[in-house]
Amino acid sequence: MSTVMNDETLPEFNEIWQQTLGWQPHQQQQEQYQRLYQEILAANRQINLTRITDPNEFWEKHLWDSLAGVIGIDLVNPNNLLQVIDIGTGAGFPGIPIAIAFPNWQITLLDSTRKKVNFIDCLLPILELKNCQTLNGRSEEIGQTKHYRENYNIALIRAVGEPSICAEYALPLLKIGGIAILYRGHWQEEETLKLELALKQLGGKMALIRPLQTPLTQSVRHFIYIQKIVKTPPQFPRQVGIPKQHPL
Ligand SMILES: C[S@@+](CC[C@H](N)C(=O)[O-])C[C@H]1O[C@@H](n2cnc3c(N)ncnc32)[C@H](O)[C@@H]1O
Repeated sequence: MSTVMNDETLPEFNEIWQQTLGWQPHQQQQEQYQRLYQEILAANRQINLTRITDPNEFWEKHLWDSLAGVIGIDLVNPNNLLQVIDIGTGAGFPGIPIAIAFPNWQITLLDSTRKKVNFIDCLLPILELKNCQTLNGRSEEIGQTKHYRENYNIALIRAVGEPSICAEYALPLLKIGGIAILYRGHWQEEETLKLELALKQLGGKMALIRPLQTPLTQSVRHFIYIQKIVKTPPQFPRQVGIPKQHPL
């Protein structure tokens, strides 16, 4: 059966996947990405999930960008069985594209907004994604809950706040040796210095700063990898709202 191309059809861009990340989705994964796109477009008519709706933009900003944070770096071995948390996942980014790519990772999709979590709860069975679970709550509270604290190998965090706020949300949730991945746009040397001061208090160290250019629009991206080296002191994360009001 031939595929009808319309404005709800995602490009496959297999060559670009290969050239930039040395990876490409197989047929079933392509279908899951296509379905994800359609479900988000449909739900976006009812609730505000994303302003990115153009197929090429969706591919670059939601799919490629999500995967670019975890593919091709020695710090993350895709073959390992990993416990992953996506903090402030929104409509499921970067967690859902990563869960589709790596079915042996267990991914918790955390967001404080109930209606976004409800959307993802409906989406997961449609995508037949069995390696994801949702969690509705504030990372400040989740990070102080025994069941979740120090439970994860990887914490993903995109478009949630300043780097030191992201670090305060992410580090308490990681096991020692675990990696927090901050998805950022432009990145200045001063941000590294400021983040390093916060990391001293949180038990982490900068492991890698990886600059990348997006393949379609040549936009600047930086992926910041933080390794947890010692336990995070129990006072972190601070109470709800405090990390944002008074960043470390
Ligand atoms: C700008 S959206 C980014 C969504 C997604 N990560 C992305 O890149 O498309 C920020 C999301 O973080 C969530 N959020 C903000 N602060 C949070 C917190 N302290 N704990 C959990 N979720 C939070 C919001 O509800 C929102 O869905």
